[in-house]
Amino acid sequence: MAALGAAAPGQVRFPGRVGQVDRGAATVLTPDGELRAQLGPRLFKDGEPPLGGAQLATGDWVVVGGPAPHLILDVLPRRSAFVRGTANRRTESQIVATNVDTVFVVAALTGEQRLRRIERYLAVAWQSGAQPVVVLSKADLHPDPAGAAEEVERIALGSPVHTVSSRTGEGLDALDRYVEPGRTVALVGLSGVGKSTLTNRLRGEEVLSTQEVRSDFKGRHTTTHRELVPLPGGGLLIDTPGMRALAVWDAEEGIDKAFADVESLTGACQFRDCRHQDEPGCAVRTAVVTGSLDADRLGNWEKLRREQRMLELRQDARARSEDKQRIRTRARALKKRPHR
Ligand SMILES: Nc1nc2c(ncn2[C@@H]2O[C@H](COP(=O)(O)OP(=O)(O)OP(=O)(O)O)[C@@H](O)[C@H]2O)c(=O)[nH]1
Ligand SMILES: [Zn+2]
Repeated sequence: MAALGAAAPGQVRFPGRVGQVDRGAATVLTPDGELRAQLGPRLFKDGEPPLGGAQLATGDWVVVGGPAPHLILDVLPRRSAFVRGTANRRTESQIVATNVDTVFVVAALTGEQRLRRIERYLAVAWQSGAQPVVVLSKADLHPDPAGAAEEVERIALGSPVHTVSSRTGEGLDALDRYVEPGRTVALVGLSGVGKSTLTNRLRGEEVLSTQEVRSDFKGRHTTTHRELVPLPGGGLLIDTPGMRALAVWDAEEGIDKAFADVESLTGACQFRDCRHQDEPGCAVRTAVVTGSLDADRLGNWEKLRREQRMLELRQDARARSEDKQRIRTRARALKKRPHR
């Protein structure tokens, strides 16, 4: 931080972690508690480091200048970032959480299509740069959690897999190591898998029934919501609406990592441009036939890659139409020029 230059007399600089981000300001968690800070001039510069034109996000480490009114002077490089498409055009992205160490990929043991959903979320998790940990929830409702976990381990390719029950408390101790001081966790998973209930457990709150503490029509907690939640073990939990609604979006490398087994098979195909359909000498198809690769897993890999290609095409189309728009605007401006 010395590189930031000497502070003006009477000014102090200290580190903080961004919680909620609003337009032009943010809540920052500092060693002395939470405060509000305005975005400093440096953060408004488009397309330049440290933000590369992107907005400040929950989880960012920042340098705050004070005393009040506090200013966010700088943002430290991000170790990991979760990105999602914005609702409108599906070609724009938004950073929803940064500097997450561990991401709990939560899936209910009662859920259908469990393996395929976990594969999807593992791709998102790997893409972010955070370490994924699979948390199989609602173990109390499953006759054989250990057996189910083994099945998941085969597709998790080395990522830890835990079975827990927020109702009975079973298995929760094993999650402690991920929320030690200085570590940040976040949860992803479909609605209803038990993320809120697990979050309450991690916060050390007794969970009676999630329904009982909910009262608004959406079923959300009505207690004041925090994006950055300090946990009793010393770690931090990032809990934002953006994280909750996370879906696969621009995750090419994440898909490669989540399907490293399939990816390595493709290297053994006879043809370099093998589409793994009916080409001779296809190592991927052979693996399915011999039973070393599950056909559903392969199907999911193909599906995710198709989605990725569609997204890239849409992004290209958007870039082209923006170019066209620029040319048109310029042409119009030229036409309007008075003749001499
Ligand atoms: N039996 C059992 N039920 C659970 C467990 N964890 C959560 N539930 C129930 O599952 C339902 C959904 O749990 P939530 O914690 O609200 O799920 P969520 O993932 O936060 O859902 P969204 O907020 O919609 O994303 C609630 O009725 C919980 O009481 C568990 O370990 N065992
Ligand atoms: Zn092939």
